Amino acid sequence: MARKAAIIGGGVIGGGWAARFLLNGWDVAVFDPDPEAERKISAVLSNARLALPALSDVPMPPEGRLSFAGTLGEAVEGAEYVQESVSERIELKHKVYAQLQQANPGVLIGSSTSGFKASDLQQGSPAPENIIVAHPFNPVYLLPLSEVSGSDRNPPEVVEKTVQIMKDIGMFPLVIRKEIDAFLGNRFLEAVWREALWMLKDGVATTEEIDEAIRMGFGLRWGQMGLFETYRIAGGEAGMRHFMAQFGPALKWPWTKLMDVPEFNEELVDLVASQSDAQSGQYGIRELERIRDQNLVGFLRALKERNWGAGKVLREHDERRAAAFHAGTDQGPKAAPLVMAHMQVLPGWIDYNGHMTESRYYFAGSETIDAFLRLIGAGMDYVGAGHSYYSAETHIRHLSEAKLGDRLTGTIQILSADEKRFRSFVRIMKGEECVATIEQFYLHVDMKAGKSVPAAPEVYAKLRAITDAQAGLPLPEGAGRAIGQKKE
Ligand SMILES: NC(=O)C1=CN([C@@H]2O[C@H](COP(=O)(O)OP(=O)(O)OC[C@H]3O[C@@H](n4cnc5c(N)ncnc54)[C@H](O)[C@@H]3O)[C@@H](O)[C@H]2O)C=CC1
Ligand SMILES: C[N+](C)(C)CC(=O)CC(=O)[O-]
Repeated sequence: MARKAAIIGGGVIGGGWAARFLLNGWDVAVFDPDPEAERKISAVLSNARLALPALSDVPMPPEGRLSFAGTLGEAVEGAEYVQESVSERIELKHKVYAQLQQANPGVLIGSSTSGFKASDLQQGSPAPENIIVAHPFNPVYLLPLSEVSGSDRNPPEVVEKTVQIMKDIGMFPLVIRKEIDAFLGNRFLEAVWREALWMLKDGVATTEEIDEAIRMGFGLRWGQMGLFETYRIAGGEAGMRHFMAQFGPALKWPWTKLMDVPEFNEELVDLVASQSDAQSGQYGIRELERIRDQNLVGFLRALKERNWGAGKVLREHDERRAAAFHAGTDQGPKAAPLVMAHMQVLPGWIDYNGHMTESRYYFAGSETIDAFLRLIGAGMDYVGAGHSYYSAETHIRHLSEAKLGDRLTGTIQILSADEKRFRSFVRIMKGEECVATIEQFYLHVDMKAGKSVPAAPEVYAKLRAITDAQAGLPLPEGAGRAIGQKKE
């Protein structure tokens, strides 16, 4: 049965949480008295469906069930976790917690608050230990950070449970060591925001120029290395010490107006809003969200390729889900093609013809073979010890189309094998339909010597057992075929 989360407050952030939980397979009940909440959440969800699956290289679980509750009590009934995302007013948050804890006394409540400390949120609660901060960043369905911040009234199990739930939905929970207003991320953002407002008010720069200063330069750096690693490199070969020696004195120079806040009045709001309209008013908000999401997906995928920063979080989430996905699959030797891989056609796999691009058929074949090699004991540990299987020849037949979102299965039949070689026949299936076949010839290689050698006996024994079990299967239609063009 799917796990259930209650999302209380379905605005910008509640909508993002709802999308993240749903797309990670949780059922979600939303409570928000705003009659527009359902429409707004479905708009966020449509954008999230285009973006989040594009980060995953394993099939997404079946989407959870979304419901809109008529009361707060109905939303929290049977929920394992509540993410509170109501407006940033402490008295409203207190009122909501009182109702939630009355309806479901033991439930764990994570708050999206941008700045209230857990001890502020817990005031007046009969069960303060179950209220904790889980502060996300917009868009919640793409950015992994969730700042988890408790008070001394939260036992370690509550912090640990919150951390685990965040991981389960693919987030990066960062536990904050000490209670502090606005946690880590918003302290930085507030500093940058104040400086920007000053520069605008003083006529130093426009909203557009300030954004260019960020996105053409240090904003790009921060997304992949943060502040300290970036500055370490800026110190040259001598690293951080040299950087500090060179730029330390700037702390005493008039480089910041941080302690001084521009007066918040109508004039300031008009200045910012009118320049922002001139800069970006040609786009609707949902359109801007889609542009932002596509940029983030590209950026996050680049990080994922390098297993770096937020990309490492994505990979780890894939690994956990792949393990759950494959658990229980029967992969013992039998007289049938073995089901080795499950995939879903992602947005980045689609070409200009509107269907799965040809290189992804090869990829689907590789995923199937890699899973098979792991099964026979020739996975990454084996490669690390200096041996591997190399593909020597490949023949792909494209039999049918795969479209965005299609779920594909890769099966393998071993046509022949000996100590040094095997010939495999992979079928990429869309349900009962075969969309492609990939026939390959593999050589077992000593990677250091750079030549073909017999496989380790335990690896070959597993390969042999599967080959023998499948020996009675008919030769697949298309096996051994060359490319043929009929004469006109
Ligand atoms: N907007 C942002 O960039 C971020 C906001 N946050 C935090 O997330 C929380 C929500 O902020 P947003 O989504 O931006 O605000 P929002 O104004 O978009 O949404 C707040 C929602 O709460 C609903 N609401 C009001 N009273 C309610 C009640 N009694 N029960 C249920 N729902 C109720 C409103 O109808 C509204 O839909 C705040 O605590 C905010 O500090 C956190 C990270 C980023
Ligand atoms: C502006 N803000 C304080 C609501 C920002 C956040 O809390 C995090 C974010 O997404 O920028």
